[in-house]
Amino acid sequence: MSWGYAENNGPDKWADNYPIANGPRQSPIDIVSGASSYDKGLKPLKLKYDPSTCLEILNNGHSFQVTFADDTDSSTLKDGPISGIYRLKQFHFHWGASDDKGSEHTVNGTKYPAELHLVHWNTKYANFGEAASKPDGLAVVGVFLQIGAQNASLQKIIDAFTAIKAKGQQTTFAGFDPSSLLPGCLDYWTYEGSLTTPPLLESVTWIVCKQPISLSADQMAKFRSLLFSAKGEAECCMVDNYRPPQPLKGRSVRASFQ
Ligand SMILES: CCCCCCc1ccc(S(N)(=O)=O)cc1
Ligand SMILES: [Zn+2]
Repeated sequence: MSWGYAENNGPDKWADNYPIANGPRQSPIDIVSGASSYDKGLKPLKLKYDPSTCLEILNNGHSFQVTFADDTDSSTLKDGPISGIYRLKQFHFHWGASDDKGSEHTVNGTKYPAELHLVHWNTKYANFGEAASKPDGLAVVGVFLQIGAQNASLQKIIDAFTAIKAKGQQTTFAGFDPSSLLPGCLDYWTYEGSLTTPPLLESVTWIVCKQPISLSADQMAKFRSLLFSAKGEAECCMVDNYRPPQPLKGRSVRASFQ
């Protein structure tokens, strides 16, 4: 049986097949703002995304993701806490069955209804898979979602949901600009962590934005209409696809802001 988020294959069971689940730099974490230290050496994030690199949107049975062409330096992340050039590979989300939960990172114990992850890999390595096995291989920008105003940019993604309702479905998705999903203020916390799903590799420099973006309650409800299950299987709503916070194990969390 493969991993998931149910009672029998969820986060509490992942260590059975992925012992790194109990490793020293696991993600997500609870960000205790008062315990984070301002680092004036941290640079502003430099995100440059080219909408023409946007390829497709797919339901992979754990979340939905939008994938990008990463054969050139057209869509990249630079500066911030990282050195070198990291290329955007994909973005995806995690969310809850109700608005009181769903994010992976929490802030002073507060859960947001959803969290966006923009996944980038270090171009000092040959490709994403190679980079995913290196301690400085990946950089993921996390953005919290809160219920509020309707989000026109997210609506373009939501409009594609009927085509990817079930696990394994995908469709072309062109010309989307991920910059349109970023908050106005790019203040962030950063720490060394891991992938938040199996294989839970400890290769991620996490960059979590302080300011959330908004979407309407109706838009959030549409996320919950996606399915973990494949066409023809008993329908299982794609909700609560988040891992809870993991032990900090002595790690420090730095802030780019005072
Ligand atoms: C060698 C294959 C590794 C595939 C890893 C795919 C993956 C990407 C990002 C995240 S997340 N939630 O930490 O952003 C989890 C998993
Ligand atoms: Zn994620």
